[in-house]
Amino acid sequence: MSEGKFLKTLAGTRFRTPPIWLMRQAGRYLPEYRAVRATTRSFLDFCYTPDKAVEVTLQPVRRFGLDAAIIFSDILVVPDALGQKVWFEEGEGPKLEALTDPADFGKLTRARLPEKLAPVYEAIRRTRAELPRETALLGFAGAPFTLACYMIEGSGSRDFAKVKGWAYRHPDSFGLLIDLLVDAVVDHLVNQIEAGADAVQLFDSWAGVLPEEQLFSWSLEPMVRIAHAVHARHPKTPIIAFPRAVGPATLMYRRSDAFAALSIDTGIGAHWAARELQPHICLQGNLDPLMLVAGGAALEREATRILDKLGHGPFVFNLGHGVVPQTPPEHVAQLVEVVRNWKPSAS
Ligand SMILES: Cc1c2[nH]c(c1CCC(=O)O)Cc1[nH]c(c(CCC(=O)O)c1C)Cc1[nH]c(c(CCC(=O)O)c1C)Cc1[nH]c(c(C)c1CCC(=O)O)C2
Repeated sequence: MSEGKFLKTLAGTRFRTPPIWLMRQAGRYLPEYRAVRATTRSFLDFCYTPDKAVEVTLQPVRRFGLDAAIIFSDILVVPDALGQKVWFEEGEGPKLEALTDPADFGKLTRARLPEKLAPVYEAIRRTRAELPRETALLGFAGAPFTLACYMIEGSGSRDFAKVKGWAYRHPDSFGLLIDLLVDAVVDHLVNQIEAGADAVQLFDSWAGVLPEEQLFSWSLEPMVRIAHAVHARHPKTPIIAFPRAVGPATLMYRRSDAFAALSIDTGIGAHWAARELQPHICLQGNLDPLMLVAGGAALEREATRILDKLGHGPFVFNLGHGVVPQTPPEHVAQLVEVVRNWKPSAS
């Protein structure tokens, strides 16, 4: 069990400077990641090889001394474990054998999830044993709506026409898929916590494509149900929600009965967030990943601006979305230094 700055911040303790970790901190921008990645062709096989998953999870912590590690895996291991065909094409991102008919749901089952995802839990067990005590280990899952997007579109999408067509025309049948995903995500998060994850994050990367009413039904409500079910088993484990690109509707997610923190994307103004969200809930975010690519004075100025607005309240420094492959690793080291050397003003 980690007792460091990250977990204490989520529990309400304030430090002179906030803890920092970065979404997608393990990845192609690191030469040591590319070296391990090159030893396995299939990305899912790579995720399911504990030795390799442990190694790449630890790499950014070793290099930058971050306050948290996130287990190396992917949100699409859940559809894979439910029995849907998932593969990754070089340079094209994820592909799935798309669900085209409600009858397709019948083929999906949670029965084999624990054995199928056992390598992920094994990697968590081993990573926790190797990490310094003060470094937290995060587990994660995709939120049901984002998983449903990939499962129905069969890949990433520009317009989400298939998933929206289904959800708007046949909300009852879409609800059954969401219910199945709520249960599968609860299983996966509980298993990760029992393997040693200190906290978990729910990624709703595509929440921002939904109108308000559907955002409530298909994003917020399933995430709250997941949080309550996980807390019924593990009441003390913090859950971070990341409803990406939902703008002012982020107000709906400041639910401290469910989430320990809200991860905010770059589109959320830090000033607004400090006033409207932070008095209710710990925030995490929200540096533009492209600022990390730019580096130098621009990076220092923008990171300091975010710290000046949000660093006085409960806050975890992070990006607004994941680290991109073209990021120079030295800029991550620079960012960690800027955050650790930040001087809070008296206000
Ligand atoms: C939507 C989503 C996915 N995966 C994830 C999300 C939610 C966050 C977000 O919005 O980005 C989450 C994810 N994916 C990965 C992690 C590992 C942990 C970490 O953050 O360091 C995490 C937390 C590894 C990965 N997952 C993937 C890679 C790159 C593949 C490789 O290294 O060969 C990594 C490091 C593949 C992946 N996986 C996914 C996509 C769209 C892609 C292709 C895009 C790309 O290539 O960058 C689905």
